[in-house]
Amino acid sequence: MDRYEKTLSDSKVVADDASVAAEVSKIVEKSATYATPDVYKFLFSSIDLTTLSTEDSQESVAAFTRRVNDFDNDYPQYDSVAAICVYSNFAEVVSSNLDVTGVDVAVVAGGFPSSQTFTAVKVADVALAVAGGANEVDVVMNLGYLRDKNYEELCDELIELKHTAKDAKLKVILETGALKTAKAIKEASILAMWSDADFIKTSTGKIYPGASLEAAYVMCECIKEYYEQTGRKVGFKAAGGIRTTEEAVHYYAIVKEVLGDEWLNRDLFRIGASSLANNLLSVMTGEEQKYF
Ligand SMILES: O=C[C@H](O)COP(=O)(O)O
Repeated sequence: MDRYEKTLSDSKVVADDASVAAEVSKIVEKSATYATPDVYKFLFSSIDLTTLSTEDSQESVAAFTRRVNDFDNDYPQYDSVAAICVYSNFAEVVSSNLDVTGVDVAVVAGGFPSSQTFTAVKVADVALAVAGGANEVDVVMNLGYLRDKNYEELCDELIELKHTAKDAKLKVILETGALKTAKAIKEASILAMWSDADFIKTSTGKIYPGASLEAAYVMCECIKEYYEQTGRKVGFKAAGGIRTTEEAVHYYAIVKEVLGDEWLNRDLFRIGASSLANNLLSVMTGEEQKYF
């Protein structure tokens, strides 16, 4: 048994699908109590405002970034989004147009969204994005290695990407919709964290299904166990298909119930979304918004 197999077999996180579904139902039942104005504002400030379109361009990404600058002037009463998230080749466009402090420059990199390319290409992509101003880098775990139980190579690659990202946060995407079972999601979560991930993230938004509450529950349980073992707090990012305020509150409830208030800040909790911000802003302002 190698060291990663031992780490996986030592975990006490419950990962049978029926138990996970039952725990999630209990949390969802009480989640309406969290649907308050303060929670909506917090959720808005936890968004990685995302554009990942084949048609993104220098001009469109610059305009997307300027909208975040405008928001700061138009809505000084609200905290802005946590980050702008774009393809790696646009890191410099965002960083050179962003005037707001406290909003991070996030990119998806490293063979996104499949992770099917050479490690050297992934490393170069991450390095170029960081040189362009990215301070957060979202990469997809190599699920081929996971499938073959090739844990050493899987982890070595992620460790190299974190080393390349330097001080930039590394968010490791598990693509939980492809993993399907709680057991596989648990394994991917643990391996990502032992590979120095700063965050573990559910999905790319490029396959169906995207994020699920069940995946979020398992991931948060793994984060909790890892914290108890190491004292290091790893963040949680829900992403992929999250559009409604109700869905966002459900993810908030999972994090609150499993990890507690210590995780409810933008350093440890994010929602990556291309279509959630306007819905939250509509609830916050009491009128329909198409701001972003
Ligand atoms: O990382 C963020 C996701 O790609 C966003 O997915 P979405 O477009 O389904 O909201």
